[in-house]
Amino acid sequence: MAVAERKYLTVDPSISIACRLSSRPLKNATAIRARSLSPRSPARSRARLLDLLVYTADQTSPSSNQQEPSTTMSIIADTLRDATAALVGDNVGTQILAAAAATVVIAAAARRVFPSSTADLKLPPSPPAWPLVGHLPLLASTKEPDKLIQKLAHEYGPVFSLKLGNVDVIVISNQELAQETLVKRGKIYAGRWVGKVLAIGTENGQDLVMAPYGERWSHMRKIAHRILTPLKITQLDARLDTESLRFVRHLVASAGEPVEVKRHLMLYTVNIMLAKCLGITYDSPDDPALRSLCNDMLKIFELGGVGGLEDYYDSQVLNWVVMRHKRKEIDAVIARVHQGMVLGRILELKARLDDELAHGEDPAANRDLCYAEELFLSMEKDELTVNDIKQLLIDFLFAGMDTGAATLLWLHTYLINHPEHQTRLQAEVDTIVRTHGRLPSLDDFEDLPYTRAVIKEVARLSPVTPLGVPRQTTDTDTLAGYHIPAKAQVIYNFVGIHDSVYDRDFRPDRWIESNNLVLMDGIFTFGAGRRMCPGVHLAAREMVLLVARVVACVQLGNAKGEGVNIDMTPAFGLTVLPKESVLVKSTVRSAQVRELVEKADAALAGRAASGQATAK
Ligand code: HEM
Repeated sequence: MAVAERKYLTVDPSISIACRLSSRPLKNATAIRARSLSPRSPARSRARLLDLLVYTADQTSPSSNQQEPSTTMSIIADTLRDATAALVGDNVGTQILAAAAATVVIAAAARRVFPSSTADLKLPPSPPAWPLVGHLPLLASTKEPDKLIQKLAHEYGPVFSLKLGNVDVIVISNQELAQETLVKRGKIYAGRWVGKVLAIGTENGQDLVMAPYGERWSHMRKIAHRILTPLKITQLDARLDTESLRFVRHLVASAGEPVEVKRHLMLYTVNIMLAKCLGITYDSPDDPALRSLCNDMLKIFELGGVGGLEDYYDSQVLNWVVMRHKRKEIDAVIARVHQGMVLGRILELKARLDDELAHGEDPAANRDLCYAEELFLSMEKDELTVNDIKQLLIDFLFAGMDTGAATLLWLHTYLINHPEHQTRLQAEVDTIVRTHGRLPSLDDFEDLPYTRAVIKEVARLSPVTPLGVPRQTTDTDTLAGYHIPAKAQVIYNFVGIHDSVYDRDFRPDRWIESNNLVLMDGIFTFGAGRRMCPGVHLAAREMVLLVARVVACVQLGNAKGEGVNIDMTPAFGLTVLPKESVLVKSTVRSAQVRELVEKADAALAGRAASGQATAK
């Protein structure tokens, strides 16, 4: 953009000097600048100083006429000298303003005047930016950043950049570039961009999800992999069995009534994660402890899930002002969840283990151990501290609860709006029910290709974290002929990436035709490369079992009216969900399935009574 087109008046509408300055050759700037500052009117001087700073920053920007570094730096020095002289005799506040402004300008100018060696290449294209704040106002203007990113990707192409305060943001929106960066050049894009709120919650990336790419991350990741391998997670099958039965039983029992299915799906995924991580389960979605946990997850997202102003400037003052308010709320969540619920529980489990070991007992002989117990038993060998175990389990809980429930909610929505797919799914599971005389189970995983295809199609079309979990570059790079700076925030626009390869029709058969039923292959909903979601196999199993059982037992309908479609417009949040609350009305498919549910329930109660219930 030409300098003259810049809207300096947004800084102070009453002052037009910078506007005039901007359309003149640089050599005239000093004289005009000197006239614009006056010790007689500190308020006007302050405003003019701001305009000058904006002007100076712009003159030093790469998009301006390229000045000699020495010329640009001398303009900056002159500006600051004049500003200080003009403000002598003014109050202390103004001097602080001048000093702060000087720091901003010098930092911005130094970055631009003495760029790194690869910076002769341009950053990827970007929309017009405001001086100093960059594209922050653009992002602040929407509550749906995913849609804005989509729109910008259409305008600026598969790789574009944004400037949020001091932070360079790179957005990638096609499969080729996603593959190139996440897999082929995986190391450069393997950092994690962490905002201040999440940094506090994770003790500066002491966990796995937010850990900077490096040794600690690698250590935590190995442990996560070990306990989440496809083979190891079959140990959770009994828990998945119990929880999916709880869900189906509820649908059968409340047939004909509207059910707000989201809460029950949340109970499903929360119980699976909590049982396996900490040996706890809840009986009802209305349990106050469960509601408080869900609210706390949402609170952390609201406070800093997509980054706040404090994340985009290296300013202690700004940080102090903004974080002062947020800090109290974060500390309250940490006290309730991290220290209270998780640490409290794992210390309790550790005490029990220590006691059993002291008495020469084998804890694994009496019960299925939860992850906390398994990790305590191997903590010396794995070089883990109690805090490491706490952080890892919090990651599993936070990463694995809402994402699975949200994907399953979309799935219910698709099935209600497209009943023809319910019919095909029913045909698939009915064969299993008829052959074995029981409800589908995880033993049937391989015999459920259409169920798996439907789940994968939903995950492709409605990724619940459409902008992924932001990465950070660990080094500079050149991508598609553009300069990618080190420490840039990198966002993967999953919807754009998927749209670059597939059409937007809901057609699960595409995965059967291409013989590609593995959930994460060919889609980016779970990320890709070194930091790809390690929970994907568990997510696949929990979704397949639930869907197979639901369609075996009930016909799903919209409680708001037969044949009425649910509004599929997505609403942005911790996870992206349908805007409309989904109220399901189910119809039990036959007396036989009702009996099978009762039989499975009785078997479960029998197992529990004989002390064989797992992982509780
Ligand atoms: C439908 C369910 C899920 C979805 C859509 C999902 C999605 C994601 C995405 C997009 C990422 C970022 C990947 C990247 O940067 O490339 C991620 C990371 C992660 N997920 Fe999941 N996830 C799901 C379930 C789970 C479950 C069940 C667990 C735990 C058992 C889990 C644990 C994690 C962890 C620990 C990471 C961080 C990995 C790292 O930074 O190295 N997720 N997930």
